[in-house]
Amino acid sequence: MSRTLVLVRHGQSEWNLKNLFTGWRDPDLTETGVAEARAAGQRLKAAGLTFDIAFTSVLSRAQRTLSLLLEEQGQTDLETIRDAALNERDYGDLSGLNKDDARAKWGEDQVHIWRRSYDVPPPGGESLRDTGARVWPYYIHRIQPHVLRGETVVVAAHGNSLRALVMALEGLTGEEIVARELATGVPIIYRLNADSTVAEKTVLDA
Ligand SMILES: O=C(O)[C@H](O)COP(=O)(O)O
Repeated sequence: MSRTLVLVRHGQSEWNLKNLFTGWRDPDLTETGVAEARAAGQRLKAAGLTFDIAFTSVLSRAQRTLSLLLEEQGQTDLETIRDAALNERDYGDLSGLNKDDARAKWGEDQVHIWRRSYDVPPPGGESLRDTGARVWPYYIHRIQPHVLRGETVVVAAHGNSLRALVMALEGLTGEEIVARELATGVPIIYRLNADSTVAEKTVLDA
């Protein structure tokens, strides 16, 4: 039985390139991001994966990554569910600010805490814990049932919404998640046991 879950962070966005906090803002992919999404689809195809259902956020960069990836897979008609529960962490007042400008204003350490800590929210935004509080229930109720019935499921989402999911799937602590970075356009494949724990993890990098 397959019980396979594939997580993919969207390809590079215009605001990733400009080094701006993005959160719930909605920039498109860059050319590099498009190429990353296509490469992810090619790698998944080469790994022999065919999907039964796809999930993504309501933000363009994740949706476009998914559709480019599915084009490479030859699965453009795949059933796709879009939900704001999978959106990027809301970066609040930092949204649209340059990350280096923010470091100059508030200091390297404070900005790192806002970006990577588990429970310190950026001003007016969501902590990773807040993000997990919407991502994890959505995973448990909407995504996991498909995986446990033996399907192969792809989730195209965002750096921090996926970090929240990875934290729960891998049982990481609030300290351990600080160092976890997810690369753009690199699929992570989890095979689950019948009891929903992770049996095997593969990172499909180049
Ligand atoms: O929202 C953003 O700015 C990015 O998608 C993720 O940014 P981060 O790596 O600064 O958390």
